[in-house]
Amino acid sequence: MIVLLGLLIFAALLILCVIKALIWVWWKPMKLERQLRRQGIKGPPYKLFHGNLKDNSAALMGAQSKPMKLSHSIVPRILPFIHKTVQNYGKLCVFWHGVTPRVIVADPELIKEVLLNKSGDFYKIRPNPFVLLLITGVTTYDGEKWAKHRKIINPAFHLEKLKIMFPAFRICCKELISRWEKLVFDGPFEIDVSPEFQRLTGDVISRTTFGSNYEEGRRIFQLQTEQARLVSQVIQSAYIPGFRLLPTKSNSRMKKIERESKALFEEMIKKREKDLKQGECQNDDLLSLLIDSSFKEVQEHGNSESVGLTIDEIIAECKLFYFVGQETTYSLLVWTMVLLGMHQEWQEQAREEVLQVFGRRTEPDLDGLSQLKIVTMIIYEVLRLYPPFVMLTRLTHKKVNIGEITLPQGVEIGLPIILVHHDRDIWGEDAQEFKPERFAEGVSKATQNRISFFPFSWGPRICIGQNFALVEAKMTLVMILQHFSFKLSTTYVHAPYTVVTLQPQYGAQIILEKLYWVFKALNKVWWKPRKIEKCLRQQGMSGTQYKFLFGDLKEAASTKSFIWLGATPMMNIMDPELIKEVFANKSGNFSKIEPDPLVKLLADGLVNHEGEKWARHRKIINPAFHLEKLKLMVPAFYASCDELVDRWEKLVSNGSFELDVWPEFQMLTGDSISRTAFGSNYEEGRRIFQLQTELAKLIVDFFDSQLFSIFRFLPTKRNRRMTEIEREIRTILTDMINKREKAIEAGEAHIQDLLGQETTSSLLVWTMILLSMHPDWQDKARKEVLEVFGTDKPSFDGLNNLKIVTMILFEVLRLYPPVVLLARENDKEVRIGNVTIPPGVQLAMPTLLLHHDRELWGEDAEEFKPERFSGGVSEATKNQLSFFPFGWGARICIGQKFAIVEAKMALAMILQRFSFELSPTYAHAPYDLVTLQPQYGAQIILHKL
Ligand code: HEM
Repeated sequence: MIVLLGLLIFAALLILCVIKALIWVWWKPMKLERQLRRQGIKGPPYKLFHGNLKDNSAALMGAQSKPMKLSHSIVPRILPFIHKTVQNYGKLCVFWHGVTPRVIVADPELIKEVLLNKSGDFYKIRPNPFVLLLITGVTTYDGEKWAKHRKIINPAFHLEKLKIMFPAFRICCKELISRWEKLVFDGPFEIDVSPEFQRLTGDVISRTTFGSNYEEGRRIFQLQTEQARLVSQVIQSAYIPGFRLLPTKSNSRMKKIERESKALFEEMIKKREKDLKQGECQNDDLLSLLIDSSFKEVQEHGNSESVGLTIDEIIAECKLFYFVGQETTYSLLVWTMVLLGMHQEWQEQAREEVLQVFGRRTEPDLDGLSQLKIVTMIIYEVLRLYPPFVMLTRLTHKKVNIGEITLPQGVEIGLPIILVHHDRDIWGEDAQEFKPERFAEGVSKATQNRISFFPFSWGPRICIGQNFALVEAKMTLVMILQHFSFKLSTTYVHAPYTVVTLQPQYGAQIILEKLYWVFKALNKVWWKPRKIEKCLRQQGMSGTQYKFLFGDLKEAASTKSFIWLGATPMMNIMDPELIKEVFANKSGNFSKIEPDPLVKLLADGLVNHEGEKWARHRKIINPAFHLEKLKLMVPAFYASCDELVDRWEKLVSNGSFELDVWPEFQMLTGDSISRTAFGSNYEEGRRIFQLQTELAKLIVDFFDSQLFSIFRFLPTKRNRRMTEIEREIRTILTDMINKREKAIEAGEAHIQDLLGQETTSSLLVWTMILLSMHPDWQDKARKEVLEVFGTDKPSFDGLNNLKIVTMILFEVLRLYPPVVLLARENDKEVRIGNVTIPPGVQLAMPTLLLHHDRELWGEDAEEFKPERFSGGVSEATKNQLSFFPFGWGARICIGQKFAIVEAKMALAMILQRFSFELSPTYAHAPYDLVTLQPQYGAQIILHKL
């Protein structure tokens, strides 16, 4: 009886189960199918138990069994079954995902309704428990739990937090670049960028999640990577409930990994929580931001456990970041490389833009990245054609209406991103083509405000890491474009397929090549000038139009506010106030212009140094030019001048003599520098000047015959001689300095020699010419000198008392400044007055033009009138910066007093002994060769007094 009863119960249960199973596999699907069909949602008929899964797998296997040609029509390969279904049944259709209907919604209007739904009618489909080991956290929750997690995570992805994480991006990208640079060292190199980007994106997410504890974090993510591999192996086979509990080898390994990573996570999180409570946490990584945000939430809404996140929940979110953060950005980067490898013209355009914004060496910053228009267009077009997630899915949580139709509870919804992104009805006949120009005016214009482009989804559940991913991708791309050019390898096989995200099935083989100097040169002579020109014009400045390579070098001088020195724009600054701004700039924004390497041979040292190096050198040298040191040099000046006037006296022994005073003064100033700089070693110093003079001639000669200074490395006779001279000068100087153990570096002596010599001789020669042209001033000066010194040797104090002579020297310096133009270059964007000047513009302060400006000096600006300076320089200039023969500001000429004392000494001694006038053979032809010089010499007739 009992047995019978048992059998009956068993039979009843069996019948119940069978009925339930029938309802599950037959009655319910058929009912749902009818409901859907009645509303016009059609599709392939339901098949018992498997639905259309077998058809789907067969179509997928067929499509992915062979590679495809190099085209972007990838939908039939990625979603072959759904593609066919939509073709046959329209953009709202259904197929059977096992016993559950999956309604495919490929119409932007309906997609909008699903994604923008705020009442929580659509749930996420719960993934397979194995997948939950990898993809957990916020993306798998719904309803209140989702809202709570999203609220806590959101702040960690705000833009200002991205700024904090930015350095981590940079470090990882730099590592990639230097790895690649080694590979291409010997020439083009083929590389599969797929594992490279996996490593990069993994590194980025490890660093941004764990910050300084990145090494510890790395271990966790290594475990996660292994877990991902095991999970993807298991989910290849059909899912059997309870299978996870079986003690198979891979199941035990997965459990062990889970345990180990949980323990590591817990340890780190507890430490952070402790630090945070003690205010020691830096909050510069995702983990801290998450803990912090959760902590604040608890503080704000009472100490309830249900408000913040538990440790397990924080762990789940971090794991999610790792998985999505890596897989998605990796997919975006890999396809961007493939597509730019295929479409070289866009690669060029992107590089042009990158070089314009950042140049070749500047590391990208967040502001610069946001200026990249072409790169953004390219990234969007890659995301359109190759979206990392090809489909989004949802589940109706209750009966819900979309558009005209009503979907019953328990229906899956598929939003096939890739199908919509490739839809000809939406994107036009060229939908399968790579055309980044579609996005030239942004996403809304390209999509006409429809949801037809949604790689990051849309609505409340839009990707939280969208900005993170875009910044990371842009940064990587920029640095790659700055350093390499690349093309697809012939071994690359086009076979996009999906393993969670869209990936290249057989890798992404790219041939990398180091960017050659051609690009560098092109940037210099084409991209950069064009960009600067645009920027200046936008601010209303007039200027000549840049002409490739030569700029305005072949043209006559122009009155425009900027002109082109070859590929370099030069802005003339004519307003004393603005000049002051440039000179006074203490932040180091303006630097001296790097001279041609050849010119550096002649004049190196302090004038050409920048920043700290300049400050250090200037500090060492300054004391040597102090007034009391100058006093010590006076005997040396006197000795040199004495030699000169002695020589001249011999020449005029017959009463008068004509001579070209230009070489005379060059010799004099060279001589006195040798004496002051080298003291008793002055004969050796002289040798240096002979060598310098020979070198200067060779260099001028070189520039007459060669366009590029790089040719100086060719082994010609002249080039070899230049190198020999340079070496000899250095040897003599080093030797002398070593001997005297002076703290002056070799370069320093070198530059003071040349500049000191050239400028003072320029001042002296023009003074002689002007005093010859204006005998009244010559007489006044002589009178003063004789009053102060009689015929005695001029003393230092006496020289300081010469008022007329000083006025004359200032007026000569005004009309004939030895250095006619001072120039600066800005290495960063700067503002002067109302103008923003982009980096790379040369600013010219044309001393000569300002000194002759009628508006500043009056109608008689061109006349020689030393009386202007009778009340001193500030009175003459009305305290404006309109007189600056020695420069101004921190970098004012260090030898200013030296030059004036020397010139006064020479002039006083000449005036004591001779009167002079211009020879009729003198031809007035001032010209600028480093300093302002008389082109055909300065022929003067000397008369013995
Ligand atoms: C190119 C890169 C990326 C793409 C194309 C992308 C795409 C998406 C998409 C389509 C969704 C919505 C999924 C759905 O609704 O079913 C999503 C969600 C999400 N993404 Fe991304 N993602 C990217 C990068 C990232 C990164 C770098 C992170 C974090 C580091 C991230 C974190 C998340 C999170 C947490 C969610 C869940 C949001 C929620 O459910 O409220 N994503 N992503």
